[in-house]
Amino acid sequence: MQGKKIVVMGVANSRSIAWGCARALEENGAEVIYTYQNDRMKKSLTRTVGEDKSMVACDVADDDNVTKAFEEIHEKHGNIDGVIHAVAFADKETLEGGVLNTKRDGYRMAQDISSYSLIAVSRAASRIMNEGGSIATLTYFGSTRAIPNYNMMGIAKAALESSVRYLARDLGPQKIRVNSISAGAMKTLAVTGIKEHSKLLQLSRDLTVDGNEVTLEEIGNVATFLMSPLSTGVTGDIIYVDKGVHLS
Ligand SMILES: NC(=O)c1ccc[n+]([C@@H]2O[C@H](COP(=O)([O-])OP(=O)(O)OC[C@H]3O[C@@H](n4cnc5c(N)ncnc54)[C@H](O)[C@@H]3O)[C@@H](O)[C@H]2O)c1
Repeated sequence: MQGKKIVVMGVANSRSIAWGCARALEENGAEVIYTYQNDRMKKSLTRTVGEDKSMVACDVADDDNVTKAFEEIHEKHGNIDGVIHAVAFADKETLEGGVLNTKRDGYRMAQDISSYSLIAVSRAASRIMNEGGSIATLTYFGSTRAIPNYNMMGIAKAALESSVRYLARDLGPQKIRVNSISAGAMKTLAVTGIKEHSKLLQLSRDLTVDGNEVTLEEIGNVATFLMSPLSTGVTGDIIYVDKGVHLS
């Protein structure tokens, strides 16, 4: 990954999946450019990655913000080679209320931040991306199954996975690939918003092939593979990195 510049979006703290991706990328020689949602997140990002890293503000809920962020990245670093999109959000009421009670605003916000943002980010990133570039997002098994309490996020992930396939078609002629990693459940800040999340984590652990949940390193290694030229034949795909939970 020497000489490759990869934008990593979504490091909130040392438990973040994005942090697992960033570490693996850096260990393999890539230069990582971090984005953060707001000033509060910048503080925890700095605590996690250190002050010497390149960081750019990017709130994916706002199109201008996304455009500006990638323009700033281009000014500071020139063209990039990849993006890891590890961003999602649904408000507590929407997540906890069950799908039947989902309100229009809650639906809109979850889809906007967790799914539409990949489209906005792909558009802005592809303008400054070298040929052979790669975009990867994070999804979860609740997109194709009705996992207890995953609720609205499952619907947003289904839209996200479909977006991956269509974006892969749109960006194919530019030789940019778009994929997703379907990660096993792990305790992160985002997961604590899910009702009875410890049950979800336990259920997931019980369904792995060896009783151990997937690690940040394992997800980071697959993200690095997807950013690397080793995966040039893979696009529009969902790669499960969940220790076999999806086999059940
Ligand atoms: N933790 C799991 O079990 C699991 C499993 C599969 C997939 N995922 C997915 O992995 C991705 C990363 O989540 P995580 O579990 O590492 O949690 P996390 O809380 O560490 O990361 C979520 C990130 O989303 C960012 N974010 C939210 N709204 C944003 C906005 N408007 N603009 C910019 N950034 C925003 C947050 O700042 C945070 O950094 C998410 O897409 C999540 O759905 C998580």
